[in-house]
Amino acid sequence: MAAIPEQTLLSGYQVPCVGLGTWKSKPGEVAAAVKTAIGLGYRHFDCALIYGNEKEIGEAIKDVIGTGTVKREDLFITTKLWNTYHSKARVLEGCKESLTNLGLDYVDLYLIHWPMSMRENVELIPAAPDGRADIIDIDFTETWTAMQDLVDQGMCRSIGVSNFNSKQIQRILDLGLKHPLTCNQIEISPYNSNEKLLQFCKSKGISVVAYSPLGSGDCPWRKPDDPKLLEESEIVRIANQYNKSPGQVLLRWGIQRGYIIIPKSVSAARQKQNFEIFDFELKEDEMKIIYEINRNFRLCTWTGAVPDASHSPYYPFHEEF
Ligand SMILES: NC(=O)C1=CN([C@@H]2O[C@H](COP(=O)(O)OP(=O)(O)OC[C@H]3O[C@@H](n4cnc5c(N)ncnc54)[C@H](OP(=O)(O)O)[C@@H]3O)[C@@H](O)[C@H]2O)C=CC1
Ligand SMILES: O=C1CO[C@H](CO)[C@@H](O)[C@@H]1O
Repeated sequence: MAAIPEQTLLSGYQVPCVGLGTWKSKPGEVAAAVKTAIGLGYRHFDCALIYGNEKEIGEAIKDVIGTGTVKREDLFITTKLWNTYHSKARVLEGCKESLTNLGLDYVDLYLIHWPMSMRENVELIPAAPDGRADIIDIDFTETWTAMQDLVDQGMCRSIGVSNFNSKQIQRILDLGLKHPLTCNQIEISPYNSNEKLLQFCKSKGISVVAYSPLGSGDCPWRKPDDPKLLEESEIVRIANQYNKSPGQVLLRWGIQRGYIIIPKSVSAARQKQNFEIFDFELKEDEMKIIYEINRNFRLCTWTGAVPDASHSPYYPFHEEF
């Protein structure tokens, strides 16, 4: 079996290839989920200011560190700068807010959550009078420059982006970087294989982190007739062959493609499953069959059920990749 390392390097730091997603993990359940995950061996946690649960996650981490089970340096914690914090002063504010919530001196990775900027100092998802998102024109290169200062100040060990297309990444690279752009966190599942962007990032030495790798069954803006990845017949068939669950096949497909995955679960049994994907290997023809499920389907689009943000000059999904 080809060895897939359980850890990979991200800007010189070891990062576990399977992290725990925390979006939609409610205050009241997320602390238990984080503690259970650490007990199962998870050391990588994906957070964001917008998820509204950083405080509980921080308390759970503090408790576990207090028991001596893990040390801070054993953990890889990511969080993200929200769209209403893109101006220079607000970048510092946003990072401080997340660090306070998490009770940490630094995060391992800090990401610009989206390239679009939204009106500052109002709601987190501000709507304009026409009902669309209240977009403002702060160029993400300004935001990036301020992100670099956070590394200098020791508030984050590495910085990156999320939901950026290849041209947007190239614009940042063309600035000449003081600190590397280590990561692009993007939606990847067999429904949206994102092959071209994945290859582009790899060619630039940028790690890719896949969000919604299981198809985000609990995504709040999923429509009733949206396809259900975990029920795809080929996924179920392959899973049965290996005596694995459909979720494990989806995640294994991801790590065999060479990126980091951050499945979310608040269930101990499913967290355990999602971690047990290093003891089987999908054959080339099975990888291909799964590729063929691709239909360029995204859930996080900023269109439809959420205030539309596709009029932003920095909206990433007008480009092919
Ligand atoms: N940068 C960005 O813009 C975004 C980042 N993210 C990040 O990525 C993470 C993961 O993506 P997310 O959208 O949550 O979706 P996922 O694809 O991780 O799916 C989560 C859903 O799958 C269920 N589930 C978990 N494991 C299994 C399993 N083995 N079998 C069957 N069902 C399972 C969960 O339920 P249960 O909890 O009950 O187990 C939940 O309903 C987020 O939590 C967040 O941290 C997500 C979206 C956007
Ligand atoms: O990470 C994510 C999940 O939640 C956000 C909104 O509530 C999304 O915009 C974002 O991409």
